[in-house]
Amino acid sequence: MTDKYNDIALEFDSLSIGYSKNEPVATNLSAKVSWGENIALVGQNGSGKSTLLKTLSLLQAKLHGTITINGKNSDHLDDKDKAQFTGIVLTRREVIANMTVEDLVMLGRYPFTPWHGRLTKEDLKKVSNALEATGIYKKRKSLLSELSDGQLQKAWIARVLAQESKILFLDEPTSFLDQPSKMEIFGLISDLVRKENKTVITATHDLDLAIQKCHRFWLLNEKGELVDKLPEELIMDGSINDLFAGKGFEFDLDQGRFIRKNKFSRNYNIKGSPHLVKWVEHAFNKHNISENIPEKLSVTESDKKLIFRLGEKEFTRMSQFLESIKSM
Ligand SMILES: Nc1ncnc2c1ncn2[C@@H]1O[C@H](COP(=O)(O)OP(=O)(O)OP(=O)(O)O)[C@@H](O)[C@H]1O
Repeated sequence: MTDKYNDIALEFDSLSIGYSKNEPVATNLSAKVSWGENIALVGQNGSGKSTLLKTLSLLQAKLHGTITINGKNSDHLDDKDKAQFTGIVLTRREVIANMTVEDLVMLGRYPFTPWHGRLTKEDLKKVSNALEATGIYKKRKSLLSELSDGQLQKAWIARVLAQESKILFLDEPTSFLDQPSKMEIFGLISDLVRKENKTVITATHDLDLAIQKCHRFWLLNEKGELVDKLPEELIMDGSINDLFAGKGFEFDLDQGRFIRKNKFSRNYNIKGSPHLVKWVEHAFNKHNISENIPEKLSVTESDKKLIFRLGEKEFTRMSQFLESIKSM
């Protein structure tokens, strides 16, 4: 099975997932994914994303149904096939005492080493390639306990890259990261898909980034169904909003991102260029300022400085402008 590629990387049919003593988390799930596809697995907290990833990566036993990986029933895969085809990065990233980044990434090669467990030159090359690809080569000698959350995340991704698994399952790889690091991780995933034809399935709550980067969404909805659609289809049919049902967010079709629903959104009579007015209104709405302001309001930009006018008064800081309006 190792060298031949089926068209379909992964397929599952009538799959039930869960923990044996309890009610199944979800039943009757079916979908398929080709090589080189980038899937976002989305759904509310507790909908079963982690359970599905662990089941598809064969880390956890399925309750019912079939999983087919590269054309072969998962029940008939040996451990080497499993390591070659599936690699998972879990949400709870362990910090193993006294382990360096390089040690962790080397673990990715162990399914393929002979009985004596020594890594060959080729294995070491794969380890350094994985460290380079994730941008943490310089940190290879650092202890895991010395890394930032983003670096630790990259170290775990490097471990599955060194394993050279063809299908990667990433469980919330961007949780705890700042916005630039989130974008970097999603960029890295896109590169792996585009340049190496890997199939990546990412459970995520970062919907804006997933909409930008992922080819398809698998949405685990509140009925326990798996909806398999393009993100654009979910946006256009309105079902993307179901993800935030009752949580005060909605997808803004003009801005192409999720925004907090603002029941009290008002338009003020402010003169100025649209982008300046937009941010002044943003602050006014947040501070719940009444739109009935007796004075003329304007915001202008001159010599890269902003000038806020309230009747005859001028301010260079929006905070002073806001305070003055609040005190009227
Ligand atoms: N080890 C476990 N034993 C029993 N039940 C579990 C276990 N892990 C998770 N569950 C239950 O399975 C259900 C699905 O959990 P899961 O972690 O898969 O959801 P999730 O969509 O990944 O959630 P989140 O977005 O909050 O990470 C939940 O009801 C959870 O309580």
